[in-house]
Amino acid sequence: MALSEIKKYEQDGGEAKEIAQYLPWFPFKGIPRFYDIGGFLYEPAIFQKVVDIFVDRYREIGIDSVAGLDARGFILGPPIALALKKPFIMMRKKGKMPNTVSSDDYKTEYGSRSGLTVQRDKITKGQRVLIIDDLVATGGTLSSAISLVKMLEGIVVECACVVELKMFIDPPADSGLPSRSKLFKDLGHQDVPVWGLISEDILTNKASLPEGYVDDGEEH
Ligand SMILES: O=P(O)(O)OC[C@H]1O[C@H](OP(=O)(O)OP(=O)(O)O)[C@H](O)[C@@H]1O
Ligand SMILES: Nc1ncnc2[nH]cnc12
Repeated sequence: MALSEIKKYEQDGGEAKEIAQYLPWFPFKGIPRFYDIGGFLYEPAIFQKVVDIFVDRYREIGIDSVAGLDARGFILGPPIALALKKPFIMMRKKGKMPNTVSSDDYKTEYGSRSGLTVQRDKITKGQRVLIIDDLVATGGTLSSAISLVKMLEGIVVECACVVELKMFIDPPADSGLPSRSKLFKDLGHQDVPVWGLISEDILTNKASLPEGYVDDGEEH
């Protein structure tokens, strides 16, 4: 089955709305809305539902491996890879693994990172790789992951995320927001599909924070 034929699990559909209730946001790392997957990871039935949706989506389309992005893609990727009975590949931040290729430096919604890496023997020419992460915002992180697959002559079947922040896809020029579409185009990734189950439109669960809460998020 081709990706274009997959009709189930539309973005912000019924399942997405249920899961969104367990994905709180709060000010963190200097941004007003940090979306915390720790909410649904704590609920086994909801965590299972998330995994099942991704497994269902990719069971029929022929993938060779699942690549998860450091760090939150390391939580979601392995159960999906195991259910699909496919190898799991770590894409780690720099300096953590031997025998790697590295992407260029990249930016996220709230920070700068000095490259993602993958072990060079984990992807071979023509292999079809599914990239998994928790959330796509500016697309900086996904772009680096796509570059790694391309460096090793693999093919990215899709980048799949639980949350897709649509505000970054193609923001108005006067918004000051980085554009994911422009970044992908500049890097030659415009044909790589990105899919997110939940957008910010239905992420309405503002966390109730304790009195005196301070943003103690750190750059890493
Ligand atoms: O689309 P972008 O603007 O690149 O942002 C999305 C990325 O930012 C977060 O990762 P982070 O680098 O903060 O790593 P962490 O999972 O270790 O917190 C998130 O888990 C995504 O990987
Ligand atoms: N708004 C956000 N919430 C959680 N993780 C993120 N990574 C980049 N932007 C994010």
